Order: sequence, then structure tokens, then C-alpha cells
Amino acid sequence: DNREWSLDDFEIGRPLGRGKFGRVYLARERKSKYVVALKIVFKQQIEKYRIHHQLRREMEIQSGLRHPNILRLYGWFHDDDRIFLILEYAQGGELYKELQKYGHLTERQAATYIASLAQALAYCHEKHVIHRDIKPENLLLDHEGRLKIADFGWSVQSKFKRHTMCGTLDYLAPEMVEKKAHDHAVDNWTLGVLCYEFLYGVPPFEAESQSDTFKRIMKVDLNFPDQPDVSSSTKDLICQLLVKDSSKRLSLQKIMEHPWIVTNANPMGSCKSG
Ligand SMILES: CC[C@@H](NC(=O)c1cc2[nH]nc(NC(=O)c3ccc(N4CCN(C)CC4)cc3)c2s1)c1ccccc1
Repeated sequence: DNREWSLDDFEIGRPLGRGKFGRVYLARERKSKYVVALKIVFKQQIEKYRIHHQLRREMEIQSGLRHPNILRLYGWFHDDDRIFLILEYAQGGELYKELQKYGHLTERQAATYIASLAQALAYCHEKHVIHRDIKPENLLLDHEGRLKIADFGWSVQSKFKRHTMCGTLDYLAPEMVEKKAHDHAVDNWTLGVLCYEFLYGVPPFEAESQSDTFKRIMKVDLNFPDQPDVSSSTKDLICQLLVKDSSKRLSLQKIMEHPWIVTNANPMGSCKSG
């Protein structure tokens, strides 16, 4: 509901995480006892980094999205010096930590997460939203191990395109790295990067320096280590996504129909580790 919320409506719990522009705390709405994540951004940080448009876009975009694999933004409020975003609580934490803990994921886990991402992105693209910053840090897990895309701070309505460099280069498609006009297909490229990272534990174009990563992305300098042993079907999907010409990348629909996804993804979207 769109009633006016205020800090008094919530009991604040432990800190959950922090991003560049704020922190997230566990919180509980007093009357309903409903548990949420409360993201707090300081207004002077918004002034300092001039991210009004980004935060406003995050709020407008994420509050308008309703999908099982997209973290809900229930509402927001502010006081004199802070803005509060009332977010869905993802009890399983960051997918990134799973990846770090196990080194790499199983093909079933990876396929399940890629299928969930493809479904969520297909939904976003129908709503003319490009996330542009899909990376393991922005992927959360709910209590059933279902993937939730968080932090739409870098997303855009695909009507107008922005060319601000967002975060690490590892996940950026060539056209974004080259600051060319980009469209939905950037997210398809990123699925290829993520699928590779889920299975090998490192992103495909990782390099010592940003400029080397840049060169590797532009050349699509892709190679598959011998270990861990990954099926050729998986490599086929990755090779069909990490294609320089964005019009030739596998579509989200085709990803969902790919034999590796059909064979390995859990249709329920959840995959308890192992
Ligand atoms: C994705 C970054 C973004 N984060 C959000 O918006 C976030 C929104 C949101 N909802 N629920 C979350 N859950 C957690 O952060 C979380 C972390 C660890 C947990 N565990 C620790 C280990 N344990 C074994 C299991 C439980 C459980 C939940 C987060 S983060 C952000 C952006 C800007 C500023 C702060 C945060």
C-alpha cells in the first residue's frame, strides 16, 4: 500500500550489507511483524556523488517490477538527511558468497540460476528495462535458494541510453565498453559472463589491469580451462552468448530452450546447494 511510511514503523536489526552509496539493514515493520531489508542512503552522499537521477530511476523501475526473480521494492520514505528504501528480504544472502565458498557451482546450480536470470531479464526487457549491472554481487538468494536480482541503481528505461561506466569492466559487453549505443543484448552478453564465472569461479576476461580486461573483451578472448571439467553443451551456450555482434547473441528465449538449460535447470528455480 502507498501509505506514508516512517522510521518509527520499523524495528532496525543487524546490518546486512553495504554498497557504494549506502547500507542495508534487516528490519521489521512493527504492526505486521513483516521482515524487510531497509536500504539507507544519506542525502549528502546523493548530493556529493550527484546520483539523484540514478536513485530515482532505481525507485521508479524496481517498484514497478513484479517477478519471482526480482527483489521487490515495497516503498520508500525519507527524513532530514536519509532516504530509506523498503526492500524484500532475501534470507539466503549473496550468491557471490556461495560462489566464493564452493569455488564454483555445479552445472545444475549454474543452469538453474541462468534460467532464472533469463526469465527475469525477459520480463525486464518486455518492460523496456535494461539492468546493465548484472553481476554476482547484485544477485541474492531467498530462503529456498531462489535467485533474486537486486540493486537496480544502474538500470535504465531503454528509451534513452546512458554511457556512464558502471562498476567493474568484467561484466560489460563490448558495445558498452566502447560506449556505443547499447540495447537489451548487453544483458545477454552478461549472462554468458556469469555462466562462465558460475562454472569456473572467475569471469572469462579477467586480467591484471582494466585495460587488459578491456582488450580481452573487445577481442572476445575466451578460453576454457581443463579444470573444472565442464560439459561441451555448457561451452556451446557460453560461446553463443559471448559474441561481439550483439545481434548474433542467443536470445533470452533461445537460452531457456537450450539443451543444457532444459537438461540441468530446476524449473522451480530453487537449488539447495549440492
Ligand atoms: C546488492 C547490493 C545492494 N544490496 C541490497 O540492496 C540488498 C537487499 C536485500 N534484501 N535482503 C538482503 N539480504 C542480505 O543482504 C543478506 C546477507 C547475508 C545473509 N546471510 C549471511 C550468511 N548466513 C549464513 C546466511 C544469511 C542473509 C541476507 C539484501 S542486500 C546494496 C546496494 C547499495 C547499498 C547497500 C546494498
